[in-house]
Amino acid sequence: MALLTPEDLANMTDALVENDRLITELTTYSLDGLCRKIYGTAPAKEKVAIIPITAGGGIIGSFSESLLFTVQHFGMDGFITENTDVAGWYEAVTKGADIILMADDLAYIAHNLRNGKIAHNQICTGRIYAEILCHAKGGKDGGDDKDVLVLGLGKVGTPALETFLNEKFNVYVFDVDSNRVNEIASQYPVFKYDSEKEPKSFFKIFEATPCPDTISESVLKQNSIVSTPGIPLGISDELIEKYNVRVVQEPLGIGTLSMLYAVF
Ligand SMILES: NC(=O)C1=CN([C@@H]2O[C@H](COP(=O)(O)OP(=O)(O)OC[C@H]3O[C@@H](n4cnc5c(N)ncnc54)[C@H](O)[C@@H]3O)[C@@H](O)[C@H]2O)C=CC1
Ligand SMILES: N[C@@H](CCCCNC(=O)[C@H]1CCC=N1)C(=O)O
Ligand SMILES: [Mg+2]
Repeated sequence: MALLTPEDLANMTDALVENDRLITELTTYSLDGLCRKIYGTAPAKEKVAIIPITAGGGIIGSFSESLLFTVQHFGMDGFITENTDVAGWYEAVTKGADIILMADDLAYIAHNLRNGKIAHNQICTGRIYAEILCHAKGGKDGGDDKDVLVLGLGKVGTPALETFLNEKFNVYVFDVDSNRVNEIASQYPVFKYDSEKEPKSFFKIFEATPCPDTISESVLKQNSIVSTPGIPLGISDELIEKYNVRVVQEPLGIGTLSMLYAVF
């Protein structure tokens, strides 16, 4: 899994606030309100413990602090354990944590110790970034509002395409790994997007790849909306400017809030 760097997290607090404003403009729901709607849950004064984990690549600078900011920004009670790993787990539980947030290099999870619910960052990230697009108000020409392009069919992109299908969208998919495209197309009722065979532009585009410039001019319309957890950003500033593209992208907080609502 692509690991965040402290640089990716440098402006996370501003990005979370700015993206929340954009999400509200596009969907009429705040991020918090949208999470309540899609999960049907609400916080109830849960105490959230964030446990730094030293496994694998070890602690990532600002990672725990970014989670704490997210928890507190949305009105919840949170703390980062002084100890790491198992000692941190013991500290979290003895200090009365209701929900634990922790990540190694393979999984970032939220676990609710009271109701047993557990959530995975890749699944919850794919879902919330897809739901933001699903709830975004249609383009001027309305019509193609139910079409969506999904770029990147990995651990985040796949839960996203499942969300779009559940919300009755016409899902067009692309991935540089053609074996993956064929695998997905054999499993889900999706259209394989082929810019050579059948060029098509989209009002709504979802991207979850670790590459820049995955969104080409040929798929864009005026005022397209790009919803992407992908890092680095998959669309150039030039194309954003030229097509007045609205971009929802944030490195960690949006996915984290989705995880918390999944375990309330
Ligand atoms: N912002 C956030 O909250 C989060 C961001 N991420 C980021 O999302 C991205 C995707 O994560 P995962 O799904 O776990 O990765 P993954 O490796 O499971 O999937 C990535 C997919 O993108 C495809 N791909 C690579 N280059 C491509 C290109 N040029 N065009 C189309 N497809 C291409 C790969 O073939 C692969 O199928 C990563 O950059 C990761 O860091 C992941 C979790 C949370
Ligand atoms: N063990 C480290 C955290 C490692 C997180 C690695 N996973 C990612 O970077 C994923 C999560 C969202 C996007 N990428 C610590 O506790 O500081
Ligand atoms: Mg995020």
